[in-house]
Amino acid sequence: MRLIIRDDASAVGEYIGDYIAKRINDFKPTAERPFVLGLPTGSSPIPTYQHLIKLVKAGQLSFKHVVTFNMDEYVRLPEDHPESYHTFMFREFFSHVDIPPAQVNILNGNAKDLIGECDAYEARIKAHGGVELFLGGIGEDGHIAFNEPGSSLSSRTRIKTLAYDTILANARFFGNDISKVPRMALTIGVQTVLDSREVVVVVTGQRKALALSQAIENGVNHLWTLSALQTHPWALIVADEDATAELKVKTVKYFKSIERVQEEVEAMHAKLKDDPTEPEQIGSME
Ligand SMILES: N[C@@H]1[C@@H](O)[C@H](O)[C@@H](COP(=O)(O)O)O[C@@H]1O
Repeated sequence: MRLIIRDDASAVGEYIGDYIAKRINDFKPTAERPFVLGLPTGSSPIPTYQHLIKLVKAGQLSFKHVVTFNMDEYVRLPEDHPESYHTFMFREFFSHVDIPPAQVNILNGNAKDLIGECDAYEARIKAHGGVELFLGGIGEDGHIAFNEPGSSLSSRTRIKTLAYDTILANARFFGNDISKVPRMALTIGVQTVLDSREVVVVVTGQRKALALSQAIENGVNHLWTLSALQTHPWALIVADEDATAELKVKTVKYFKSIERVQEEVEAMHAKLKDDPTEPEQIGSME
């Protein structure tokens, strides 16, 4: 796992936006071979969405051949409710980029058969050859998607009862009225996230500091479901300085040093590539 630390939430958004854009552009997606991207809701990914929109408007990125799968959706909240994740995604992102709406996949929390809806969602991901990159956010209790503490680390898309802490945390989106926050959600499972070829998680703000330290400084634990990322071969967490408040100084220094060394290696690699007298090329470090 890699941890990248940036000064603030907007620098985190810029970093992740550029990172995703590079991955999509390098993939050279086509109609036959689209890039499959997993996406989250929440306030944390908004700077990333804003940066991606900027890149699309500048003609540096296109979502024409991108298929998306969202992480979760509330159960029995009307799709056109201002706080449904459908509304959120179109308001904050999809309406501003060139993605054909038919390529957007979001769980239907109003389906008659909710279990069938979850199973069909897993099948649809599979039919697309799996997710290339899943972008995630986390809750204050370390949940990824809506995989609340105690979720099985091998869980798949399913109905989930929300933890009281999450209901409290999300009340700010429902006029601070706890009674208006849905009690249940459909969510992809921890294993669904782990099955993606790459996972990138945005963690910003001091409210997430304890979750970040639990997820990366302690062992894999179902009480902090983000910690399952430790078992993923290609995981990246991008955090702002505030979110590192509970990390050991040693941990922060370690990850910052890794980034510095990686930059040195990449600079060396670029220099060798440009040097026609250099017979041996070192392999890519990505
Ligand atoms: N289900 C979502 C999560 O997927 C999201 O990561 C979390 C964080 O929200 P925020 O970024 O607003 O803190 O909110 C909800 O619980």
